[in-house]
Amino acid sequence: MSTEQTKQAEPWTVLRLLTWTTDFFKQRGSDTARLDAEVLLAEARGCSRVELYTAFDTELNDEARVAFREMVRRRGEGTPVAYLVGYKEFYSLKLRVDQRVLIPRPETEHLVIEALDRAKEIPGDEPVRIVDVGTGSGAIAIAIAKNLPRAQVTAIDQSNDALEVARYNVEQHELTERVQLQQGDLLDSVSADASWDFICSNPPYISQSEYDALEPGVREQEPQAALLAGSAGTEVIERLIPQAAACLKPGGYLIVELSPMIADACVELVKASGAFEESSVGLIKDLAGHKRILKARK
Ligand SMILES: C[S@@+](CC[C@H](N)C(=O)[O-])C[C@H]1O[C@@H](n2cnc3c(N)ncnc32)[C@H](O)[C@@H]1O
Repeated sequence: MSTEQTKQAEPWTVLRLLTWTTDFFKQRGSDTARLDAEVLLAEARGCSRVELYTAFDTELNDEARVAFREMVRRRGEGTPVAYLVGYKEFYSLKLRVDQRVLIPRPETEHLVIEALDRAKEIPGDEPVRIVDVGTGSGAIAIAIAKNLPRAQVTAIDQSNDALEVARYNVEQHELTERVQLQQGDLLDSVSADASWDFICSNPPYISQSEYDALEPGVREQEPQAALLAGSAGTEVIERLIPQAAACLKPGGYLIVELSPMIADACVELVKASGAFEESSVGLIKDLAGHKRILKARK
């Protein structure tokens, strides 16, 4: 028997599949090839990633092998792993995701941390009234509501498709009493009555040139309306600032995710609005050291 024939006769065990798939994803340019292979194989087998390590010599049944092969093919063509398995972890919460919503990013957890920290400044046990503008999968609204029992969150998106995904996630996390979903353009549908404690948002903030240069896995798979703000990148945040100023209570916070490219320009926009305490306007860096979150107190 030739070496090639011997190889083909070898059973497709978990370890062999992981090794082969990791190499395949590396050749396709994935920086997370081994992780991708493990997540997809665990999904196909209906087990956890850790369980793969005690099953290296196990062969897959036909159903799992077919499911795995299909996911590997689509991953090889650029579909993100989160869309293939249908969920993403955010702030230790499992959220359903599909092509209707942006896949929540770890950087956005800094926004949640900041909101939860600032909420500690509010005394008493009155509800803390929060808007999440551009909720997508519901990631920010759900993470805040789960970790702040007195939060009452209004989560807005202009996309009804995104709101359907958010609704599923809100129900899964049993938050229908405290997270209201509503369709709207930024804060147009929210009463501008200075009654809100927090306006939180991870809005579209990518400029056209940055968008054109995005890796295909993001540009071709994730919703354009979630990412692209306009030619400068500041367009959506610029509209949001005066609306937030009208909605927030005195002492309330605007907390917005942005890109390092537009961070300083957005600080200037907030200051120029004259609606926020100048000394409160600041930027928080993400783990990579990039200016990522803008905060301002009214
Ligand atoms: C960057 S995604 C953020 C999704 C989610 N909040 C997160 O952090 O993962 C931006 C979201 O804002 C929504 N969006 C874009 N423009 C909007 C607008 N003018 N009014 C309301 N929502 C908008 C998009 O549909 C998208 O779901």
